[in-house]
Amino acid sequence: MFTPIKKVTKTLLNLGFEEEYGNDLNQKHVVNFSYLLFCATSVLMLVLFVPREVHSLVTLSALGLVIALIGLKYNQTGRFTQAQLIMPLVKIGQIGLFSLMYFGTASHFHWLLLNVVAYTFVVFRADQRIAKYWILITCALLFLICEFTNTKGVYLTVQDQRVVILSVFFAIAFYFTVVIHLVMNRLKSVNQHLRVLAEKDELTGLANRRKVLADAVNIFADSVINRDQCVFAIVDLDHFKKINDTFGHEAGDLVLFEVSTLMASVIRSQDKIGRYGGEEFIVIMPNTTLREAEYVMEHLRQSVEAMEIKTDKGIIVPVTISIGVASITPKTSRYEEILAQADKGLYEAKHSGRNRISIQSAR
Ligand SMILES: Nc1nc2c(ncn2[C@@H]2O[C@H](COP(=O)(O)OP(=O)(O)OP(=O)(O)O)[C@@H](O)[C@H]2O)c(=O)[nH]1
Repeated sequence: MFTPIKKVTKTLLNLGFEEEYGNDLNQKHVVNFSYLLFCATSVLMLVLFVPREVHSLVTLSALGLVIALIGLKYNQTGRFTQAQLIMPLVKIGQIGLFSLMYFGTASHFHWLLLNVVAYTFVVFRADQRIAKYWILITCALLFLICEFTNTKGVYLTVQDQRVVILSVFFAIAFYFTVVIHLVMNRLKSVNQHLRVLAEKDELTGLANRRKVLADAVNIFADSVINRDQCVFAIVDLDHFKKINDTFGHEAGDLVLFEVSTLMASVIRSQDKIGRYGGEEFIVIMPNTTLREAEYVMEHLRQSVEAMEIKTDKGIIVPVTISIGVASITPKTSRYEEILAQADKGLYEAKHSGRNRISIQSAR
């Protein structure tokens, strides 16, 4: 039921921003949200006071709406600092004016200054300390003035004042809920992003050594518990030093990237692949017999051999791989033992001429 509302809110909050992970994104969302709310409350005031023909309030509300739209535009066109600053300054002026002159301090309209305080804490960075303190001090002074003076509302009846108190209460609760939600969501997505970065190999886009070894531990443990077959393979590019030396390091990087992309597309969806180091990769095949693994690896070997990787000078780099394959046995107690077996297979594949597969465990 809430999905469409969530979607619209997300679109509105992200207006003008691409998916990015800059430090300011959370602040930008809060500024965007604050301006959207400012627009909504200005429209509400217009709806309330146009029929009552309170011309000065209508003018102020219309002015508020224009400023809110300008702020929104600033935020979305990259003039973030201006957008950041305009909001609290205008809000302080508006709350002071409405509270002291129009609604009367008994309406407790000035409690809305809490929104400005929350905004200031979330939106201003450490290097904007001075602006932040000035805004906080002004809010505190204005709040105290409103608390300790007793101005009468010009345009509100006692009944109206009660409505204002209730609206202020809900506005503050709503504002805090959304801002906390935005901050928490942001933390969650930044954490997720950092986790992806921490598990990814930058050059190839595959899982890095840490991640693929973590996968190896988990798949090995599951296979032992469920008495399933499981196969590990170590894949190594042949004569890669020669590729670097002949075509240059950049071409070497390109080969690593292209071969990695191809390998990720050739292995089955249940298999895991990661860069073990340099030009060496691990493939983990859960619920797989040695025969099935041999078939998948042979397909991989042939696919790499058939590749036509072109350098930026248009030269085709010939690439082949050697693969060591080993399977879990009833005697295997640690995943490192299968890796060592696969490594032994790789050694044999290299020494018997490269561009081949060597199977280590009995079938
Ligand atoms: N371009 C590039 N080269 C790398 C990278 N990581 C490791 N290398 C190079 O990979 C080469 C590996 O060389 P060797 O271990 O001698 O292996 P090889 O030349 O492939 O020989 P065999 O494995 O025996 O077929 C080294 O020259 C490394 O500098 C990388 O990220 N980019």
